[in-house]
Amino acid sequence: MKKIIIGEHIVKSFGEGDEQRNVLDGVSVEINEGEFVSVMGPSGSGKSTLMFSLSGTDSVNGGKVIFDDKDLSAAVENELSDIRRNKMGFVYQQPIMLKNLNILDNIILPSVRDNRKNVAKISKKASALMKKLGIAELEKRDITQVSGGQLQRAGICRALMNSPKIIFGDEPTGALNSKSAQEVMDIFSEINAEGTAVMLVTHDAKIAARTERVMFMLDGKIVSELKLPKFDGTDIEGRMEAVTVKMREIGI
Ligand SMILES: Nc1ncnc2c1ncn2[C@@H]1O[C@H](COP(=O)(O)OP(=O)(O)OP(=O)(O)O)[C@@H](O)[C@H]1O
Repeated sequence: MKKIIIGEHIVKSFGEGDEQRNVLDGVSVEINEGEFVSVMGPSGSGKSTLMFSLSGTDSVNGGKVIFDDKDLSAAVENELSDIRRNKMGFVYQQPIMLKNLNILDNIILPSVRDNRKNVAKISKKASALMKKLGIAELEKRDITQVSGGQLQRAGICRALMNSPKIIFGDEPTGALNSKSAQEVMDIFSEINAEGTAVMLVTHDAKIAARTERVMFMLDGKIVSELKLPKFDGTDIEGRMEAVTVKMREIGI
């Protein structure tokens, strides 16, 4: 299986001099193409920093990150932003969208900015994605006229516009009620089934239980992993139990 990401002995520190602290303390991690993984761990253990380092959003202080055969640690900012734009998708707890644009225009904005000539084609793709994610009727709505779950679906549409190889989700269901959260997870499962790798950071065992590999972080290190079969819609209780047993074992 080809690796989409190889992180080797990643060190990331913040602060200067005596204040300097390793937030990632020699983390090695590999993610396969098309894999669905999650990262759990206490607040401050370094989960988001790991995601930012693996996506080249943050530079690292030691070790290296290979993304799709390219050494990100040796790439210049232009190359990094090209890779992030064309091969990665990002979903956050709440999508950052502009109030003066409707949902469709928010979704197409990053793509149109890169390619002003192809607005019609880009809009068509966005409409198709909105339909697929069940929000086709919301194209012309303001961002204040939709629910949190619908807004998050729009955020996922935006992240999918360039057909990325991987979607990074930092607490993508953190602001949603449990029904909307599970619906958003259904979307991630569908995207993943079509071959896109997905990496989620989450505090929620029920979310992690839907992925096929859960990495557990503690104090800047991955201290354990749990492998699960690909989720087929069944036995969520058993999978959650496996995640919580592991959390208890590690003491998180
Ligand atoms: N830009 C920064 N400057 C200084 N310290 C930072 C910076 N970003 C993160 N940190 C620190 O690094 C540590 C890890 O942060 P990170 O956000 O990766 O943790 P996390 O596990 O994702 O936490 P949470 O679950 O609360 O989101 C924290 O102590 C945080 O304060």
